[in-house]
Amino acid sequence: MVVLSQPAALDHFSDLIKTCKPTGLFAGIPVVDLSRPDAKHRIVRACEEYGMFKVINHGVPLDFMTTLEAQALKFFSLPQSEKDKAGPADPCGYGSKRIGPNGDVGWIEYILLNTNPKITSHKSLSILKENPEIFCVAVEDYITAVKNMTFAVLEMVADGLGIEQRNVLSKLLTDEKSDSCFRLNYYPPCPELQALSGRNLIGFGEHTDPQIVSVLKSNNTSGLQICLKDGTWVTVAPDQTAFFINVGDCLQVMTNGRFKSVKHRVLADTVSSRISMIYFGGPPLSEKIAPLPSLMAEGEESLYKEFTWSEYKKSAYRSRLADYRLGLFEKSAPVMLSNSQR
Ligand SMILES: C=C1C[C@]23C[C@@]1(O)CC[C@H]2[C@@]12CC[C@H](O)[C@@](C)(C(=O)O1)[C@H]2[C@@H]3C(=O)O
Ligand SMILES: O=C(O)CCC(=O)C(=O)O
Ligand SMILES: [Fe+2]
Repeated sequence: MVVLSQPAALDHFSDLIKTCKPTGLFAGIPVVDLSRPDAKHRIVRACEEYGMFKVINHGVPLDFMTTLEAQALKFFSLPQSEKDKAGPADPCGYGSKRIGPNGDVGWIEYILLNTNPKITSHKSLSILKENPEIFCVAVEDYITAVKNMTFAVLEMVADGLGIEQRNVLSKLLTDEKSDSCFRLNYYPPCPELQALSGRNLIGFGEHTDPQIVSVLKSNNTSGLQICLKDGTWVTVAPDQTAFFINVGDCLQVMTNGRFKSVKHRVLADTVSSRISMIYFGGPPLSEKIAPLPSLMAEGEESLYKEFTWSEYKKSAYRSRLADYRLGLFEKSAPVMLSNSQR
């Protein structure tokens, strides 16, 4: 019998060490060129098949992307005692290892921010000693551009679904009360992982995002994996100039299950750090989340009980990362299973 001893650095993190089937880089994620006339149809097909797609020709200035990444790296390179001044995440603020309020952990550091009405000087952004305002401006510029791109994508979704009111989805995010947030994730490299050949270190455990859509950009380090319809996990090839757009739980409900929110996770790397920035587009807290009437066939019934975003968000914050949160709101199965039990 081979006994694999665990490196001391990982002593407190044995929950994060998993054996995940090795996967090559997956070439199947649909790529949508937003400047092409068929973009709306490709987006709808991708949301049905994968719950995720990659967008190029998105119009977000590359300069906004690289500036924010550089600022974020500067923040995550600060001494721990400095970064801790911006924490703990409750849920917003700086967090390290702990994700959410219910005991989830990951090989990760992050900053979580509310994006509405405006990111003024959030404490995490004011930590950078020289020129904290540069960090704030970088976040503002980036989010403004990403939001505009997201609004356009959601209009294409509505159009592609044949809905007359093109802003039926985007208006939930353009609303000044939209409950959206923004996350900068940093996954430090973990050289000790090399000693654990064949095993992986979980950076961010498997989950679906609760909102309408999430818009992710990362550096060139891989690690993001998605779960396909047949249950296999595949690694998404990183592309630092593109965005990956995920279907969230609310969009699954609004399409009465036609789109599925994508299950995803992040594995840490032995040598390269991964940095990602994600805009989570959520509706106003009081918004009722239900299938869009124009998408329902005659006699079709909602698969879900009616709920507001506020109710769903509260319920999400009582759940663990891997829980199947929509289970509590399905008409047929009133239980909360973990995603892997589905
Ligand atoms: C464990 C948790 C972290 C999370 C809130 C939750 O209780 C369950 C959902 C998690 C998630 C996943 C997507 C986003 O990263 C996030 C900000 C969100 O809206 O839901 C996180 C939450 C978090 O980290 O606070
Ligand atoms: O960091 C990533 O690439 C994905 C993280 C994620 O899924 C999240 O923050 O919800
Ligand atoms: Fe996520």
